[in-house]
Amino acid sequence: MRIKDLFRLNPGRFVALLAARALTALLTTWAAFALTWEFSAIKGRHLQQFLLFTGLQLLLLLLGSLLDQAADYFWELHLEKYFHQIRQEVLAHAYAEPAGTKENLQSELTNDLEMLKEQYADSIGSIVHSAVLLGLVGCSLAAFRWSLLLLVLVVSVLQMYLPRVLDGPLQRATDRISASNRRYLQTLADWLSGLDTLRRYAVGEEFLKIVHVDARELEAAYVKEQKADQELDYLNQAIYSLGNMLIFLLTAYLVARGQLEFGLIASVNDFSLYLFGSLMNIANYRGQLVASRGLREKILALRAPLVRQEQPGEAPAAFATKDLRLTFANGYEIKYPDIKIKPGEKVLLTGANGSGKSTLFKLLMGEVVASSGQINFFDQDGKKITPDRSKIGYLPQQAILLPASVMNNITMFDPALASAAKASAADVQLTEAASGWPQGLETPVDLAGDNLSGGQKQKVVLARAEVHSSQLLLIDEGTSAIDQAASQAILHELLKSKRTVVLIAHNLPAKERALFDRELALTA
Ligand SMILES: Nc1ncnc2c1ncn2[C@@H]1O[C@H](COP(=O)(O)OP(=O)(O)OP(=O)(O)O)[C@@H](O)[C@H]1O
Repeated sequence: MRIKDLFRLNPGRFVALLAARALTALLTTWAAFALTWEFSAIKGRHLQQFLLFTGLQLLLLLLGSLLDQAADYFWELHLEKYFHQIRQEVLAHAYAEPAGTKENLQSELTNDLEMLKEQYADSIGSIVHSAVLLGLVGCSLAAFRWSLLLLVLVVSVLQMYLPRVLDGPLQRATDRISASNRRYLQTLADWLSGLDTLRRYAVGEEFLKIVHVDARELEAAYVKEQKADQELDYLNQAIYSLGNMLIFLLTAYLVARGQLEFGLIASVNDFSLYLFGSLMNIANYRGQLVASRGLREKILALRAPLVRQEQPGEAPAAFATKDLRLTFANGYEIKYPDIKIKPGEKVLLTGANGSGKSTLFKLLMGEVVASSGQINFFDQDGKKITPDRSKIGYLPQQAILLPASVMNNITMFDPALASAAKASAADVQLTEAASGWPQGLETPVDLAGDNLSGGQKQKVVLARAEVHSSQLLLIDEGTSAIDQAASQAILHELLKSKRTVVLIAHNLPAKERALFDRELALTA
């Protein structure tokens, strides 16, 4: 987020909005002036003048608040249009990034933008308002008496900086709350996840005892923070009262000596309040602008346009690995035997839990990069090729469906594949289930409501792979949730095609194992 982007979005509106903020500052200053005229009119016993100035003051105040409301509305409109643009750019970036992590994207698109709005965007208008108000009030006071401006400035600076001596203890008290809160929530989350087990073994007392300790710590942290908060409030109030009294005394003295208009006694309080308020706001909002820098840079990087790399290369039909090793960040290492899968071969990949079967597929898909060794891909004729990995049919352990119709989940939104999708649905034994759904294959997949069973989801993903006719299919436990009869029929269908199929499965019955050309067992 940058000011120049906010300007470019609609220069006229942006300038008009900032001008409106400046104008409200001018109206506020005039309204404070009106008070001087009102009091001077009363002193001179000019009732008509008094009423006129009071009416004028009311009008200025009403106009100011009306302008403020309108500016708030159009500022929101301006920002929402800008955020819409950012969201689209962040999503386009995420889509084009080949292996970027997407876990935080939702938060970046919602919470982070909301934080940016509060910390950065809203601060811009407020800074303009406060700066103009500061300038106007400063000039007005200087025009009355330099000594008055000087005193108001000194008092304002004292009001701003003296309470900072308590900043440290207050910050520490707040940090303590946040740490205790985190601990308490973590303890609750850890224990509540096992609530059923606790009930089963009737150990409620232990649970309450442990949670009680963290809750007491949180309670103490809140009380301590309240004490620091009160001390700060008291100091603030004392400095504020003392400062105002000094300003009032100086004004009264100058009025008594005939150097200031009588009515100023009434407005000077407003002026000093505005000056102090503006100085305070500028410091606060500036702090927010600075604090949001990291967030702004992060969002900027996420928006940077990326061109989706169309993978050069051809559809692989076979592969071979050599000296393949992978070391994870935690030091755990998987060392693979050299594997050679020929075009059209049907291979059952087995091995104990953790032997690296799923990871082998991720290496083949480029989702994980090997620490050493090679993977070579070949076409149907056994010729070495540069692979286009998007042409590999990969079915991970968890069937990934989108919140669209079952049909679209199979065709992946290509209407030309609709009739092939129906045939594939039959091959994966989905037709019978689909006939019971309200709209057949056009029934929407309800991700939250889970309207498809685990096995049905796997069938949809299998049909998707079949329709998109990849020459190489990597299936990671793709039939684990499907009943035995259907799974047998699907495997038959799958294995009679010309494609190369590598399927990870545990405990496959001997009859189904026999359908494969060979079994490749990995050892941990
Ligand atoms: N990101 C990671 N960081 C550290 N270790 C990992 C990571 N991913 C996988 N592993 C480890 O690598 C090993 C192989 O995991 P993988 O999921 O490939 O096994 P698998 O053979 O598919 O097992 P299963 O049959 O249980 O699905 C496991 O010991 C696992 O703990």
